Amino acid sequence: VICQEQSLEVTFKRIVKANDREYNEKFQYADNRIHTSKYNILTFLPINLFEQFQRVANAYFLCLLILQLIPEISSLTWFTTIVPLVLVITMTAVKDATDDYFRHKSDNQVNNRQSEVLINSKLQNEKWMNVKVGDIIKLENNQFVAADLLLLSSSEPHGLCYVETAELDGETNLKVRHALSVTSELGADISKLARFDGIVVCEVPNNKLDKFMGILSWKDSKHSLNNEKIILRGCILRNTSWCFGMVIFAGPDTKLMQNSGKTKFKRTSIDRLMNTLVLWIFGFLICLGIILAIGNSIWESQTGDQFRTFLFWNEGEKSSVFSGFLTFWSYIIILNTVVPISLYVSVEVIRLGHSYFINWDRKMYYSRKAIPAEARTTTLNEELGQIEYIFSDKTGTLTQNIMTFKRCSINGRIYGEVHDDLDQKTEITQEKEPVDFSVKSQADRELQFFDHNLMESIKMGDPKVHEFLRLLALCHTVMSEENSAGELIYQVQSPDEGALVTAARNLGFIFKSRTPETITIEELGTLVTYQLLAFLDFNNTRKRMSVIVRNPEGQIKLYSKGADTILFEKLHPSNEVLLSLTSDHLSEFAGEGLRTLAIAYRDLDDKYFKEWHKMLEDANAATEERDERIAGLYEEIERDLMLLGATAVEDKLQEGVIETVTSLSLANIKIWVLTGDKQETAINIGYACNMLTDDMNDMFVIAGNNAVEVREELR
Ligand SMILES: Nc1ncnc2c1ncn2[C@@H]1O[C@H](COP(=O)(O)OP(=O)(O)OP(=O)(O)O)[C@@H](O)[C@H]1O
Ligand SMILES: [Mg+2]
Repeated sequence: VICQEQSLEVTFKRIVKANDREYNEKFQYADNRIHTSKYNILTFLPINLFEQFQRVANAYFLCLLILQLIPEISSLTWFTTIVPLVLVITMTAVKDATDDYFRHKSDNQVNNRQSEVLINSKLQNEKWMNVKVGDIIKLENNQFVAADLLLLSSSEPHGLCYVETAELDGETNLKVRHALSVTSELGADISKLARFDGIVVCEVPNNKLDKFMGILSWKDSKHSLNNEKIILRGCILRNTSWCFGMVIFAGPDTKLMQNSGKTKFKRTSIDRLMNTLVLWIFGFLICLGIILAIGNSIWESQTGDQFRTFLFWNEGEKSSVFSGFLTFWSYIIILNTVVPISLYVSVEVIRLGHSYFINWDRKMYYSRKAIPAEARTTTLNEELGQIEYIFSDKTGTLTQNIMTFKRCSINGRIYGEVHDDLDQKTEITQEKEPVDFSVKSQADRELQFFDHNLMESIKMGDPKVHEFLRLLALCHTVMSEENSAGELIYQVQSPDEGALVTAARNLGFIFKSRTPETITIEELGTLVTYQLLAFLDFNNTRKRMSVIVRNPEGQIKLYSKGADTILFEKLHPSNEVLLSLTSDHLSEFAGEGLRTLAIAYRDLDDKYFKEWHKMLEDANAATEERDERIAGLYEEIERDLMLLGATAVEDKLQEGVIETVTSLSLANIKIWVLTGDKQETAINIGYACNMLTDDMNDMFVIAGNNAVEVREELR
């Protein structure tokens, strides 16, 4: 209903008008205040007591206490039970209260952080908690982002800005966000920003960090919004002196908060064992009570009568059955010590002690960064000794995530191998002389390359080699910057791409700069600007990325790089011979554990491209099945490719990985590693780090694309 009123024919649920608090308030969107604390002063006692008595031990003591209060069956005074119980309860309550007090404090600290908000056409300092959906706020370099924002403009050219997302996804490399070109023109002009009255219609709050769909309507035109235009709460602005953004989700609606679910109370297997044992013992106690009560009844009815003259029955206690009933409860109290309820407390104390031993362990101290081991929880530590499986990531965990360009295969010829005088492949040794890139003052000094043939082919002007390097310089997501000394610095989002662009740079194809519409590279000394017509981005199902550019001669080219398994299926049939050569090379590279990518291009004609581009624009503006339609169009243009060759990049193993893996497998721990790499590469890394060994002779590959196929193959 709301959407129709706005005459926006969409199914999205959230409408935000920039700079219009009154309008946005109608929808009662959450504001930017957060609450992570559980209690407040008034409700603390009842809620905390309720929680505490859910614990078996406390509930058990409470039952005993109630029994003690009944004079007919009590054998001890009630305070022998109440004193320890109250002690335990108060101690836990104090601990919970202090924990929560710190949560309150940190909430307050976050809620009271300052940010600059555009209110009444002026930039005003406002607390985070008072920021509302639809507000425009200004961020400065190295500041935390206060809410989920739509990026409007920034200090960098073309409305770019860099963010660090370590708090959200743990990745430390910077990510780039682009503002729409229509909004980036607003710049830092406060009066223009205050007059900005765009309307964003978008999805409802959700916890997907890498997806956003929405539409901005402004000045009678509509612009589609995606994840690229959004900066999330929890990110830090980097390398950007300022930027302006409009709040789309605030406080509990932000993706960061949507992701922090309730922490579950975790139980270890010892806890579970203890619980069953205690239940059995409790059952035993009840049986004991019943037997003794029956005994009492029998004795009372047969012999008890004779003692009545000096052991009077109490008032109301007239039958032997009733006497048995009371005796049952008395015995429950008297024999309560058979239930090892104090075991729970002892185990807690032991765990606390363990956690100190973990913190003090010198063998787990990383001296280079002065980081000791830290037991973050005291409830799970015995579980450490019972680990059966380890799930690990490959890149960055087993390996260093520092990529260096090693080899390439161009047009069926391998470059990067070193041959001795007899033309045999040899190891690269100290005596070998690396290729001298230093003729080019702009080269990256760290990269070494030992094959002089490649430089020769470049100098000879081999067109395929040139095209290959041009592709490496054009088809990527790297950003360039000049530092104060005038050196070219690359900002990379993926280290693989960094390695490839750096290699091209050292070999004379220097990526210089990019704008949303152009890419400028220096080709062997001459500056060439390519028009960027389309950018077909990478994702892990596509496993490839492409750019479509128009070169100064006016030809349109599609340059593509990606996983060989995918790219080889998209080649033009005329590539057959080159394909088989390149596959051999790829297997060779992968056999050495190198990460490989296949490289291909396609010449496009103007008319075909125009038609395709029109369809892409339509798909982009669509609100339904947008992703599917775009994926289909990408599929459509990325075919009939001409193969150029392949690249091989090395990512070394981290220090100590081999020893660690070996000791883990000695302890019979099974290790699972996740990777998107080529299968051969992954297997090779597996051998290199001792995860796979030669005596595992029946290795088998399961290659299914969905649960059913995998189950089928596992049979
Ligand atoms: N920037 C890129 N451009 C083109 N293709 C790429 C790019 N990055 C990766 N690929 C290809 O896509 C495949 C899957 O990559 P993805 O990044 O999803 O793997 P991953 O899970 O990160 O694996 P790993 O942990 O080994 O890096 C890779 O094997 C590679 O062939
Ligand atoms: Mg990757």
